[in-house]
Amino acid sequence: MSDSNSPITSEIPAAERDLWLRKAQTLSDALPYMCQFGGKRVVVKYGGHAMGEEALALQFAQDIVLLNQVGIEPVVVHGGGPQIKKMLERLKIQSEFIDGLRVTDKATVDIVEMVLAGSINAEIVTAINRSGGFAIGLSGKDGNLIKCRKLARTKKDPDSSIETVLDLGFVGEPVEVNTHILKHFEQSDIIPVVAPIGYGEQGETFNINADTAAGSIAGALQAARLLMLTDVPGVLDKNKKLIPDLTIADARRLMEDGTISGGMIPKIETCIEAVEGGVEAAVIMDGRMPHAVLLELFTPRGAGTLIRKG
Ligand SMILES: Nc1ncnc2c1ncn2[C@@H]1O[C@H](COP(=O)(O)OP(=O)(O)O)[C@@H](O)[C@H]1O
Ligand SMILES: CC(=O)N[C@@H](CCC(=O)OP(=O)(O)O)C(=O)O
Repeated sequence: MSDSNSPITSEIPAAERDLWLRKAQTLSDALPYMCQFGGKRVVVKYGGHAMGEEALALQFAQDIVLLNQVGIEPVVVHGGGPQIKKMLERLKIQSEFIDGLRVTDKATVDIVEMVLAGSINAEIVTAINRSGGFAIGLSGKDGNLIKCRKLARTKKDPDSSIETVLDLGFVGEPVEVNTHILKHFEQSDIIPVVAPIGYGEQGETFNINADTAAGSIAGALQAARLLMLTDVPGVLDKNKKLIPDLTIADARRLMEDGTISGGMIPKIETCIEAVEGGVEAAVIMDGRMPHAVLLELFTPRGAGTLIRKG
């Protein structure tokens, strides 16, 4: 393959030629993975913390376009927690969290929808389109994509065992994902970018945790992968070392012994639910790493923690 005496390569300085050949080899090495995922659906959850500087956001967008170009069906579901926080602070609206979920009153849900379905969604769509793709922005209201009911949470008092119902306001729990609109874009160059906003029976607007929304969409699409882009390398063990693979049973054990805590718990629960619901595997990975999505899908080592059934 690397005939250094060929008329094309003999003219080129050796270092440059080796670099070209390495690039060509990298592309060639990706071929089996492109064949593996070609025609399959990959849902990418792009978290608010993973949306770093502009250069990184453009790189993410290019990676998504590349997936589409090689025949994979990517669906981007984005978050925006830090961006909502900033806007609420600017408007002097207080916000509190229960179990990692934002308590969402009417004024807050209007802001959440504006930030998620408005500015962030448009930014991601623009980045993908600047990278040569054809992205289309949707919220869970479009095409009846995500029907919700009000999320019911209870809290048990450890002393009295009395359960109290917590009111999180307009926080939605997906009850039905209608994939009609997403399937409509398959086998085309159109890339759906979904904001985690849902609709209710009475026409209400619901704020959905973005991990939950991505998991529900991945399950409904029976995706080959659910990629959760966050701001840690993946699931870390007690010594802060990355765990590359987990079965559902392993993940449950790590939650029980406290290795997995805080914001990682709902993430893992979403992955478990998605995998139990028919998604081949879910991956928790660092979205701030350049080309994280390509590394995960097109290299033998992958990029983060891969969770599969057993
Ligand atoms: N075992 C673990 N491995 C990695 N992260 C963990 C673990 N246990 C708890 N965490 C916490 O989970 C956080 C990721 O969840 P979260 O902040 O909700 O992410 P996002 O905002 O991207 O949805 C990490 O920043 C880390 O503090
Ligand atoms: C109910 C609920 O908490 N909704 C989230 C939606 C955004 C989100 O989940 O964004 P990240 O993925 O960036 O955290 C919120 O209001 O912050």
